[in-house]
Amino acid sequence: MSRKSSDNEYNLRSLSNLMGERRKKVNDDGERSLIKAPSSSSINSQGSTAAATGDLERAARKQFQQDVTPGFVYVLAIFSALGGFLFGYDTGVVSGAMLLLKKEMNLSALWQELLVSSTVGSAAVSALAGGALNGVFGRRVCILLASFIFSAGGIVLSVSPTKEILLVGRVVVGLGIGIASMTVPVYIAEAAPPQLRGQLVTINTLFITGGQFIASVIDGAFSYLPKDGWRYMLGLSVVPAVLQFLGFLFLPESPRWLIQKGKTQKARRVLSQIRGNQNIDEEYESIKSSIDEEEKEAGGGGLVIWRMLTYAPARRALIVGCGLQMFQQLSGINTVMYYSATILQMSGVKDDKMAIWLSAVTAFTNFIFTLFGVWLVEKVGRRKLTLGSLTGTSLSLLVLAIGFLLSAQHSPPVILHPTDPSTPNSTCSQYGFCDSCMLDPGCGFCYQENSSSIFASSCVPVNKASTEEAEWGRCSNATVMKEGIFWAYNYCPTPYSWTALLGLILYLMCFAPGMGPMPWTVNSEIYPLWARSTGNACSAGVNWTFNVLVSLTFLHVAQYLTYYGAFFLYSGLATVGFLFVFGCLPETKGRRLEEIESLFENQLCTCGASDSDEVSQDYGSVIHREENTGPENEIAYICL
Ligand SMILES: O[C@H]1[C@H](O)[C@@H](O)[C@H](O)[C@@H](O)[C@H]1O
Repeated sequence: MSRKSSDNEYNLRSLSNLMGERRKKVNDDGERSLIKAPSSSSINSQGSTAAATGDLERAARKQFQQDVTPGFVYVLAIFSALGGFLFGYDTGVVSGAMLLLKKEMNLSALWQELLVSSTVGSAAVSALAGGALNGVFGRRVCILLASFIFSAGGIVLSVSPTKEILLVGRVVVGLGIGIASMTVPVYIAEAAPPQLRGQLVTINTLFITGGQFIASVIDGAFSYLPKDGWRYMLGLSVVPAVLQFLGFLFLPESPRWLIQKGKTQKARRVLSQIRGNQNIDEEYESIKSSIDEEEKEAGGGGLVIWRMLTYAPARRALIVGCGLQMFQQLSGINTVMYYSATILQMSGVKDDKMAIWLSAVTAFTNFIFTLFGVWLVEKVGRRKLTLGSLTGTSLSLLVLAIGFLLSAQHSPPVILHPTDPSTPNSTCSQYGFCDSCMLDPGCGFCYQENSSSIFASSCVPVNKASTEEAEWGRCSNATVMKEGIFWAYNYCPTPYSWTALLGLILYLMCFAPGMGPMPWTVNSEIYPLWARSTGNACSAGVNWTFNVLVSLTFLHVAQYLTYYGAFFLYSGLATVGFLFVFGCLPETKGRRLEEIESLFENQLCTCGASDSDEVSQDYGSVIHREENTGPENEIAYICL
């Protein structure tokens, strides 16, 4: 045997022993045995063996994770994430349902807007209220409440005889979404072991985007029903809601919440149930002493939000958490999710059904790429994932903007300028190009097309009862549209429609693994326990408020700034988001929840990358940071 291979074998054996010892220590002492990490010089001296031992280390780590992670925590995460699924389903399903509803119930534009945004608006209110509910009744009761509300809302929606009752149903469903959106990530984070926390919380966002995707498929499928298709679309959410309710009757309360409420015996029982047959003494003691410590540091009584604002680390965490949620929405995700069919039409996709199915493709892209987020979050960490995602998001928004700019520059001219006495005040006939005609909600572009060119085009008023036809003339219902005559409402025929589809797909590929899930994941872990419910309530409230703002203003912003202007704006906002994250978001990967507060002890915007980055990459296992250990405040890394 050559010297090199025998060296390697020796190293493999010693590593395997080391991992074996670590495992043994875990089994003897409980999950969080503390072992000092090697210094960086010893890391370097072992560097040459790193490649050879990489596989073994990975295998040992995997084995180790299996040892310390009983399946129960996955069951718990999946049942909780059904709340995310309902969040995604109920926000996603409405666009397809609206296409049918507006015809069957003869809804005005105002009613359509009300039915879409009432859910998001009531989610904002209930997310804020969810903070107090979580603090008083606990995570489990809040999730049970949310699934009960989802079921009730689904039933109201599916049997609704009038638009007013529909509105009530949409508000009720929103109340459920708000509570679920702030509770589920916290519950999962509090139950998960540190090395899996990011992944398990990110699964919740995977379920959100999964819900949006399933909703778009259900929309597509039921859009072929001649009547009442919307009742199935809106009502089907009852199934996962009832499933979650039943599941949670058997799932436990968060052990951290129980400790905080002084229910220590119960907390111990729950912790051992979640951790399987491991010894939980050390984890229990450490959570308990950190909670007592935190409470002392932040000062006892008073309103939690006030204590947060006056206690610097909690205040900084709140700024980071709310900022992340704000930039998530300002990057324009929901203009893309709620309006993808419209955006595709605006970019020139003619057929209605085609646009619905293409928007299912965009929802699918969002879902699949969130899966990458689940995979990457514990590998590259929250910070790098968010920064990478924001860079791509901002660039792909530029692609979208440039696509729309090209379409606008090559917008076909309006050739005919007919007028009709039935619409004397219409401004439509004044427009010289399709682009400006399309931006006026009262007008549409009517044109003739042969294989190579557009001719005999006009800009005419839209039929107020149905945007699918003109008020009068060649493109109205009155005259049967002849072969080769087209009605374009909200879009212009253009050879550049592919750039919009490309931009949308690129955008979702970049947004979904990072900016989609990370704001939820990071928020579930950055607050100390006494501030966790309130912190998550505030940041979820910010998310929903900006969601309403951005999605409600999108069509108006597009009208004032044009579509390319709107996407340039979102791209700029994503860039500002990048700077914010670069300056303010520390890495939380691998740390216990109770240690994360220390990351916010520094001045905000100087925290930058985490001290643990290097070590956590080299050792990949759980890294802990001990508080000041030496006279020079040197930081000691401790890993399992
Ligand atoms: O994280 C989610 C996800 O990215 C969804 O696709 C989006 O609709 C939500 O607004 C967002 O909070």
